[in-house]
Amino acid sequence: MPTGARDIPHHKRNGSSSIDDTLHRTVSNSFDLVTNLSTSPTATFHASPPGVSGRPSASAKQLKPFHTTDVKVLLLENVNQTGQAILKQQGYQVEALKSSLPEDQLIAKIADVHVIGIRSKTHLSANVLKHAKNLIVIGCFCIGTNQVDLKYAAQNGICVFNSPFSNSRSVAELMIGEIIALARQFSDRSLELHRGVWNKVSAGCWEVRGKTLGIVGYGHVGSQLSVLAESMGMHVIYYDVNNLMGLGTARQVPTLDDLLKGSDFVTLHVPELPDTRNMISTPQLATMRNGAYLLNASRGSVVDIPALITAMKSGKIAGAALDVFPNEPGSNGDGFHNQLNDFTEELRTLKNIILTPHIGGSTEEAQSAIGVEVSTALVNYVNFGSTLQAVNMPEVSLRSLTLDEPNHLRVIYIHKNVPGVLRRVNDILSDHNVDKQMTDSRGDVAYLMADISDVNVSEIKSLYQSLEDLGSRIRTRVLY
Ligand SMILES: NC(=O)C1=CN([C@@H]2O[C@H](COP(=O)(O)OP(=O)(O)OC[C@H]3O[C@@H](n4cnc5c(N)ncnc54)[C@H](O)[C@@H]3O)[C@@H](O)[C@H]2O)C=CC1
Ligand SMILES: O=C(O)C(=O)COP(=O)(O)O
Repeated sequence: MPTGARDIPHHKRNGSSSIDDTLHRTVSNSFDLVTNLSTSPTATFHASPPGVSGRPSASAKQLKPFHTTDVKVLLLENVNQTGQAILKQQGYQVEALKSSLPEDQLIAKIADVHVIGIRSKTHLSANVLKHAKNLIVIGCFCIGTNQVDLKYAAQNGICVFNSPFSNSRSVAELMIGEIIALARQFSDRSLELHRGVWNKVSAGCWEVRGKTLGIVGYGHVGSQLSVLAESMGMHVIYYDVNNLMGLGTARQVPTLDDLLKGSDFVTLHVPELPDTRNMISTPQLATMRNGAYLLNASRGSVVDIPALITAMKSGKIAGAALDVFPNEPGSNGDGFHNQLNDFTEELRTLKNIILTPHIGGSTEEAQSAIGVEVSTALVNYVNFGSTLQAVNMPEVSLRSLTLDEPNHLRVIYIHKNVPGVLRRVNDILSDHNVDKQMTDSRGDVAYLMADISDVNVSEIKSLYQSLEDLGSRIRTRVLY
């Protein structure tokens, strides 16, 4: 039995799914390595439970016990049960809410959590994050990370994870449905019949076969959509800031204008960036073909909605599908109707416009996969310091500690990327056996992970303090 295994609850030793197995194997191999989440210079340390690691137990004054059961997690926006279960299995204290929170409530709630999980509606600005004194990691249970101030987070030692593609297929399938629905004025006919009006028409209704789909942003969603559209006999062109290989016979065009001029349907799949704000406005709508269709499932800021309303009223644009909006409501209910934006009323009265409440990624398959992916990344970060797949930190990981490394300690040192830090850190570590070490930088932040052995429990506090005292320090964590 590995050291510490007697502390592992029975269900952790007998996980049934393969993902659980992997996670639990890792945890059980190093279960005596619990997390020190302390972030302040007066940090306290966790001593392994007496008799588990074989180390002497520490005095309560010197070392404050800190277990995975001390880890506080706040999940907002109805994170899927799969994700919640993984975090709860670790023993973390999980509070899960169905909606996002207004800023004042978010600030109050975020103050003492170590982990926060959000989706696209929760804005983790610098102003919010500066109140998050214990926060070490953010999980975006979605693709987009525009709602988080990634730079501020990195500079304050807060790692951010997302799920880069688990809902891409769901978005692409929704787009296919909407392309056909727009071409056939499907939503208008359905609404009419709901009101008892039989209105059988063919004027202005088209097959999609042989029509050209223009995809703006040929990433995970755009490229999936490309394959699906071609299989229905559509021609596909795409525009992307990067030079990307087209799938099937899809062809990249050099400019956005080329795409707009050449497409019957234009779909938007770019991230929210300064460059993509109002990417489709009056001049771009004017460049589109007469009677073309516009679909936006990226972010609300990408389309200038008043300009779209004007273009639709004039007949220039024959139909539109909007899944995303500026200032989306934070919870289900009549928030869209009550939105302060004047345009919602006008949008609701237009013909052949499909309005959906940001459901592109909202399928059982996508949410379940995202739950597993992001929660697993969070556990690997909290318990083992691994930043693999992080969106704002360098990717650093080491294999799990083994019994060959007696009295071991995993040191995580997040620091400013300035010259001379490694030498100073290694001076501090050099009293011990450094079994393995990895370091990498991303912009002005660097991440060092070192496994050291032959560490006496009485030395841990001073080792920690020495690292904290370096001027380059952003955050020190000691896992053991
Ligand atoms: N409606 C929904 O429920 C969902 C919305 N989304 C949104 O869709 C966006 C795209 O998702 P993915 O395809 O997974 O992202 P991705 O990162 O895989 O692809 C985005 C593509 O856009 C390109 N791009 C960036 N700036 C551009 C510009 N100015 N002009 C042209 N191309 C540009 C990139 O080079 C990249 O190829 C996400 O950032 C997110 O905001 C994603 C999933 C679900
Ligand atoms: O994955 C994304 O970026 C999305 O836009 C989906 O967001 P949601 O998880 O539905 O809030």
